[in-house]
Amino acid sequence: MPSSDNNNIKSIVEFTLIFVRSDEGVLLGFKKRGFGVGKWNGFGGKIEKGETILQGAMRELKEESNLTVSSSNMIYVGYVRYDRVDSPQVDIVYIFTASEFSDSLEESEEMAPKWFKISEIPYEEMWGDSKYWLPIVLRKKGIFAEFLLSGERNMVKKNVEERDENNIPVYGE
Ligand SMILES: Nc1[nH]c(=O)nc2c1ncn2[C@H]1C[C@H](O)[C@@H](COP(=O)(O)OP(=O)(O)OP(=O)(O)O)O1
Repeated sequence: MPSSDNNNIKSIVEFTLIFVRSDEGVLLGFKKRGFGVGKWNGFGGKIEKGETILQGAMRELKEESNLTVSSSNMIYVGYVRYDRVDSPQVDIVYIFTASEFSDSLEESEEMAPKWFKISEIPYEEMWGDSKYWLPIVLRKKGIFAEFLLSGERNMVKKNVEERDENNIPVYGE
């Protein structure tokens, strides 16, 4: 039956996020402007109209770090869902890793890149949720995580699931 309860109508915004690995550790970028300014994170952004999730992830990495990863070297590991008590917007962030890449690392207008040893990842200077799920990704496991946020900072609820490679979550399934 049609419902007049509009509280459950959500608008979904899809993002990508990639963690590039090498012998040096993991590549993070210091966000210089916009959403998440002043925080370290992987590279990524909104998926644009007309592009696939994979294309969006590759484009954002190129724009923000100048690195190129071929599509066959992009490893999809799962997604994180952010719901908010005070907004109908739900963010889906598709997470990738890659350890084969080409081109030289360059600072962009948006991100200042830096390699971190795994033991020296600055979780306290990242989004508050990263410490719950990024270690799983860096152990080469699949990830499904969901967070209920209040405002930009407060975490009301969390659910973090490590997944096997044969059980990587796909949004919408
Ligand atoms: N709570 C959170 N924890 C986390 O680890 N990553 C988050 C996060 N919330 C957002 N992200 C990621 C997703 C995405 O990679 C990035 C935000 O992307 P941006 O807003 O910078 O997108 P765009 O580069 O498309 O921005 P504009 O071009 O300025 O619209 O931060």
